[in-house]
Amino acid sequence: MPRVLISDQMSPKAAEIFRARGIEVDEITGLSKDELIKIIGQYDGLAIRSSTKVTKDVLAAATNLKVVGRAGIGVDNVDIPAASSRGVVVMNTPFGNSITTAEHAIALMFALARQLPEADASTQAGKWEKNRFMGVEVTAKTLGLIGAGNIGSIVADRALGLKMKVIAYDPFLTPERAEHMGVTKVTLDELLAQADFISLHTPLTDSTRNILSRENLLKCKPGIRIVNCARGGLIDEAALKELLDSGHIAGAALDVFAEEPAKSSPLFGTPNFVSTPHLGASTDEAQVNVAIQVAEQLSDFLLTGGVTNALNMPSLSAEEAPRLKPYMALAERLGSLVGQLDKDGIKSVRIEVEGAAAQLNIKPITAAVLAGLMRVHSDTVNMVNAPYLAREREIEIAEVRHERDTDYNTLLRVTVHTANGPRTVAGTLFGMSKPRLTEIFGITVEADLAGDMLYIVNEDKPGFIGRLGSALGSAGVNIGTFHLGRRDAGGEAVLLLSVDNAIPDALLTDIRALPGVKVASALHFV
Ligand SMILES: NC(=O)C1=CN([C@@H]2O[C@H](COP(=O)(O)OP(=O)(O)OC[C@H]3O[C@@H](n4cnc5c(N)ncnc54)[C@H](O)[C@@H]3O)[C@@H](O)[C@H]2O)C=CC1
Ligand SMILES: O=C(O)C(=O)COP(=O)(O)O
Repeated sequence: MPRVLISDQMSPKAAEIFRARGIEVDEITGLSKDELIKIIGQYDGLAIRSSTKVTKDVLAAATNLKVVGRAGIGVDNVDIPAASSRGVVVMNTPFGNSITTAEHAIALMFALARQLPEADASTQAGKWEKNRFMGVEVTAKTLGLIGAGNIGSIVADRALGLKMKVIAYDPFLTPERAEHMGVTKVTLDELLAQADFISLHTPLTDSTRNILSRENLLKCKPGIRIVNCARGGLIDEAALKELLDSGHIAGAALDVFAEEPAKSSPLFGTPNFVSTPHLGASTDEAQVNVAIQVAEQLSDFLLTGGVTNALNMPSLSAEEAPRLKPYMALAERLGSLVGQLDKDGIKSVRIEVEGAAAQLNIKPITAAVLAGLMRVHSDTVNMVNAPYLAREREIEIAEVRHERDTDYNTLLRVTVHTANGPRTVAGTLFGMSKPRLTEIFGITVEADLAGDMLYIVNEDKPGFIGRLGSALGSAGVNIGTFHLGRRDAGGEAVLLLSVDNAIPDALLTDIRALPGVKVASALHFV
């Protein structure tokens, strides 16, 4: 039974779902890094929010971990490259808390416009300072969105409802989408010069870190009000403090900080500064949404291999997964067959699908071919990290769907270009479920690829099979199945034998010395 650790505060719905689906679950929150490292090795899955830092060290200790699920959107607390290279899938729940976070941004915008927290504190202190708290209207003001993805577009919708003008800086926003959203796409400099309010809605990446730098803050209109419900690190907090003090910035509201938890900050106590403790996603509705989604996604992955919302692997629905499973087994075996026979300088891999296979999601098939192909280099290669390794090694990948009739109901062909030239193998599924080789390096041969096998290329001459049988027999190796193919009579023949035990090196040397043998290799399939 798979085991999952929930290491951040999460709606009880998550644990309920894991248990209902037969997954053992522990909920242990507030772990230090060392405490997490000590126990993470016991778990197949890890469900987190933003507090748990899934670092390289944590992943190195996570020897059984297959999947990390983020109940929320931002995954800057997960070292995704390290997870990918360790073959760990990372998923998030990209929509479950977007409305809630957008609403928080709007709430903070109003808090700034009408100085609500300070007015509240003053009133409750019995001061009744009616003349101190003069606000501004948002109607007809310009809201500048930095980042106009899911949350940014909901904020835009709400702001348009409030009769604001909305401009957006987002290099990936198309003019059509901007028009559809009712916003004006602008450059960052235009946004800084025009906005009365700025709200940030980008992930924290190298391109967005410090996007509101001191220099950019100075480019803003005097009297600007800034809301950050995205990530600390997008704003230079020291410059923000200085410019709030100088009055250049009229107000700032931060839900997120460069260092969290932010238990102290030079900003605390600054007039017109409002803060909340990373509450953007904290509503009953959003937390139930993300808890249910993350638990379902992790359960699907651990129980069926279904992949949803993964950041480092192609998607594969829980319905698709069982249909694709035999194809992935076939793909992996075909990849492994080529990898075991020729792993010298792989330059490119071409994956072709025909018949029923042409109707399927090809990405997981490709990942499985690459995993099989490259596992010969390292046991730790799997479907998650294989495409990354291939990219690192600059292996070119081509995927081709053929809409044509074939001799088989379904066919998968893999051509690997190595330093020795192209190597093509093909296979089908018997009964749409059992992987079966149909072609190896241009020769038709039907065989199961399973367990220990012996691959031989020899001159097609009488007497060879007898000599081979004797060599195997006298070494005590029993033949399970025997498959034969040849290019043409008297030419080159291929033999694929399944054997009951692994072929010892000494026997392989003897077989290679038999007259007519060109190639003899021991193979193993899991
Ligand atoms: N405060 C909180 O509790 C929450 C914070 N968040 C944060 O909000 C962020 C945004 O979430 P979504 O809108 O769902 O993500 P999204 O991926 O839908 O949108 C992000 C947008 O940022 C844009 N972008 C990327 N690089 C950019 C750059 N250099 N300059 C300008 N725009 C850039 C992208 O093109 C995209 O449209 C998340 O990454 C997360 O960090 C999300 C949920 C809750
Ligand atoms: O979903 C996100 O990106 C968030 O920042 C929400 O964070 P949280 O789950 O509330 O710790």
